[in-house]
Amino acid sequence: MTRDQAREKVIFALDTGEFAHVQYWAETLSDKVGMFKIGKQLFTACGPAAVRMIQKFGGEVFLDLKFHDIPNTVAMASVEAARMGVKLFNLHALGGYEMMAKTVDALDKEFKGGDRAKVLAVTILTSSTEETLKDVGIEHAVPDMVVRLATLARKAGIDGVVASPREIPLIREACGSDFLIVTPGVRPSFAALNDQKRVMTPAEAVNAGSDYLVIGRPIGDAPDPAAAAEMILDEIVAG
Ligand SMILES: O=c1ccn([C@@H]2O[C@H](COP(=O)(O)O)[C@@H](O)[C@H]2O)c(=O)[nH]1
Repeated sequence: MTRDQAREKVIFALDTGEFAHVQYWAETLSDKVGMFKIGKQLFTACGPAAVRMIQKFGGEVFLDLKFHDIPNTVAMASVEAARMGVKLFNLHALGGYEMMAKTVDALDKEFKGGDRAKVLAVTILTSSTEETLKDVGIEHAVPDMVVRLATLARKAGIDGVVASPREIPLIREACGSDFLIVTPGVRPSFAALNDQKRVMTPAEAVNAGSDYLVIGRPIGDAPDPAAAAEMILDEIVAG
């Protein structure tokens, strides 16, 4: 894999509450990552202005708000997300089939089959384990739940999933090669696990078939973030 191909796969999780940081990260990492992820912290603090700031620097955005509500609310919020011109956004597969299918239907009506944001379904969070699931009354193994939710999302017309890289082979087998798999829970050899539980290294995730790797703190908390991003690209290219 070339360095450019590796760069295209890396999504930086821009987890900050400060609008001033957005421009800093866009300038520092634009030539080192392929996309910027705006999640709950930054969107709650700064709203669509954060999306526009990344776009002003020519960056693509993954809007990670993980919608989970009644079908109509999620479908309407999804249309608003897609209108911002983001490349990816997501909802929770645990919201169910009707919520996902209604969202796809609303997007198709709004964009009339034209180019639009890809919608992803979050399966089981990469910070979760079997114990986390048991605590909320789910008695299934994590990989079984991930495949079950990915299959449901595919049936509803969703474009792909968010999952741990560990589950890629099972998702590919169930959902095929044209289904996007976006993987947080990626930890390069030099980084701490933090609250992530189901992890792989960047090279392992790419070799397993991840379309995009989401990486936040290993870059953002590093003493030299640009150098950390370069080390991650080295690891992928060598991998
Ligand atoms: O299952 C999931 C879904 C989303 N995330 C998000 O990805 C990043 C990961 O950041 P790190 O600092 O690399 O751990 C973060 O914004 C999460 O909200 C996830 O980790 N797992």
